[in-house]
Amino acid sequence: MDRLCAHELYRFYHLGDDEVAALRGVSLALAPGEIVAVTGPSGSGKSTLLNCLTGLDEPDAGYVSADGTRMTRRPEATRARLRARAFGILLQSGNLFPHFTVADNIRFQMRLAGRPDEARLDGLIEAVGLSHRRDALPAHLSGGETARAGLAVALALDPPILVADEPTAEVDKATEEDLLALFEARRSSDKATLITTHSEALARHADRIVRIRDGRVEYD
Ligand SMILES: Nc1ncnc2c1ncn2[C@@H]1O[C@H](COP(=O)(O)OP(=O)(O)OP(=O)(O)O)[C@@H](O)[C@H]1O
Repeated sequence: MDRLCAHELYRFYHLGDDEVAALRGVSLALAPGEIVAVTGPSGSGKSTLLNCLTGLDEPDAGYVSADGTRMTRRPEATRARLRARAFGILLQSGNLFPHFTVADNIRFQMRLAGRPDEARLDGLIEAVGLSHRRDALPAHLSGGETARAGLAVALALDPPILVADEPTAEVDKATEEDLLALFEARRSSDKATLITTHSEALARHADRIVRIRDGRVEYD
């Protein structure tokens, strides 16, 4: 069974009389253990796709299922529950509470789920290269550090599906290698990973690259 399955997703935005077709029939599937990179020019629909995949937004047509359970056209509370169970999410808008330190942001995710795990927390902070910034507040982090802290939060509960928007933007090559190792480690436990990226190195590491253009998947 696929970890994540999207079937013929359509999403339209309306601005006055204008209609923007942000997604025009996008289908994709992520198998257990798979790493998939989504690439595409600015405005091609990547963020809209991630919002629909994670149930933060509802597609106008098509459906998404996560771990065999349909998420689309469910009440918001049901979607939120399914999302919390199946996904770790890092979007451009970020996922850090400003009044919590890096460590407390991760700890909070774990406690919310009733799964505190200080050893995992320490390991995650080290893996994203933020040991020296664990007690920093988000406002005091650089762009790259913010993305890495956000990634640690998204991975706090070792989610079946990780969805991350540009997780390695603003990080140096060595750090990108460390983050790649984190994604690689998910393969062995059959966890699926979907990332949008402009990084060639990261895309090369993926099992598949899904190219989006004008709201459609572009096939070679
Ligand atoms: N809330 C919205 N209202 C109206 N139009 C929107 C909205 N969000 C996105 N769009 C439009 O939908 C299209 C797809 O946008 P989207 O943000 O999904 O692209 P993207 O590939 O993520 O871009 P980027 O790489 O710049 O973040 C664009 O034409 C965008 O202008």
